[in-house]
Amino acid sequence: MDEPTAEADASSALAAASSTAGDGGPGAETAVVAEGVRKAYGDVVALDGIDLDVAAGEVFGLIGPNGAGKTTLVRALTGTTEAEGDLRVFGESPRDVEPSRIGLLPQSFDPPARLTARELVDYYGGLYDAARDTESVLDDVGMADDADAWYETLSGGQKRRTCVATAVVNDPDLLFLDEPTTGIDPAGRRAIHRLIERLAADGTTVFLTSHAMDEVERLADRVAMLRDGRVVAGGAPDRLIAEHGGAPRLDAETAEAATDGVVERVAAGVRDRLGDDPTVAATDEGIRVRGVRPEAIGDAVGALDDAGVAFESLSWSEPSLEDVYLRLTGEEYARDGGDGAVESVESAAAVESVGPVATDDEVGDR
Ligand SMILES: Nc1ncnc2c1ncn2[C@@H]1O[C@H](COP(=O)(O)OP(=O)(O)OP(=O)(O)O)[C@@H](O)[C@H]1O
Repeated sequence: MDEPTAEADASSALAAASSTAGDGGPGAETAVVAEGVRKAYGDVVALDGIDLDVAAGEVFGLIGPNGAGKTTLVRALTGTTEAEGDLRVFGESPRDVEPSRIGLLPQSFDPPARLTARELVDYYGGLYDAARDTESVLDDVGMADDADAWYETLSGGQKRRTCVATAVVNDPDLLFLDEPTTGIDPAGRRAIHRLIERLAADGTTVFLTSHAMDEVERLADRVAMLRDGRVVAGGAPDRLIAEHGGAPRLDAETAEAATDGVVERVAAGVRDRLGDDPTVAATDEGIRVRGVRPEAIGDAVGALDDAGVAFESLSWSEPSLEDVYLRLTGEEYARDGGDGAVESVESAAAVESVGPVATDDEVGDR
């Protein structure tokens, strides 16, 4: 019997989880289905066989490095670019869906500059038979006080907030947000997050693309991670973190880069105190000890002290979606604490053979 492929695993993970996400369950409407979606620009393959589905009412996060294909997928799903394969939105081809059901905040959006924020929201609302009240939409994105300024005079973050307002003014059933909080200050980000949570609570399906992993971890019911136009991992953030986030870590920031000798001394001290499980690695900022539970922090610090490491700060953290991202994109590198040999914890090549660390229904390569 053939082994199940990792591709099938990633697809089934996304499919299985969607049936229980949001307002899902048997009979729930599916908002988005993509099967075998492919798109090439000349020799550049932007999408290389995407399979995913999004349940109505779900917040679905799409993550991946620059150039992974996220914007191309959003454009294909909103009918703003053609792609091969099967794409359905509320059961229809993207270009046939009733426009009032869809909200779109593209990655790049240049509305008329000589209109005020209020006039812009009014204008976009006027394109629909029914639209939300302009003032409440401006309030939702934190633009009520700056609503009379011309768009061209707004700051980058204020412009982005205004663009978010134009995307939600028609009270869409399905909202595509391609990097909604880029350039927005922390207060503005919180306002956008609250808006997304409120919309989701009211049943709006949200398809969120973002490089802010904390944002996706907080908001998304499920996540798909793209790399080179393929889904390389998918599932609920908690499960992805449990599978791929690694162990909790203690980071000691040092003034000077840690040498191999220092790392080896710390590793030996950690081994003596805490056994073989924790790993020690040099990082750009200093030294990282992975696998340290809160109650063992004192022992790890003892190992750092004994090795003569003068650290400027210490921080301990649980694994997060950012760790998953860094590991699966091959952007996290570490040194083996045992023999000091430099190795990649999860190199880009390892993503191609993600099978050994994948569960049957969570993750796979494609
Ligand atoms: N109009 C286009 N013409 C040619 N190539 C394109 C075009 N749009 C995208 N590409 C290429 O397709 C690939 C995927 O691009 P895409 O914009 O979808 O990635 P992304 O994941 O959204 O990246 P980012 O995180 O930087 O926004 C990239 O190699 C990009 O250069």
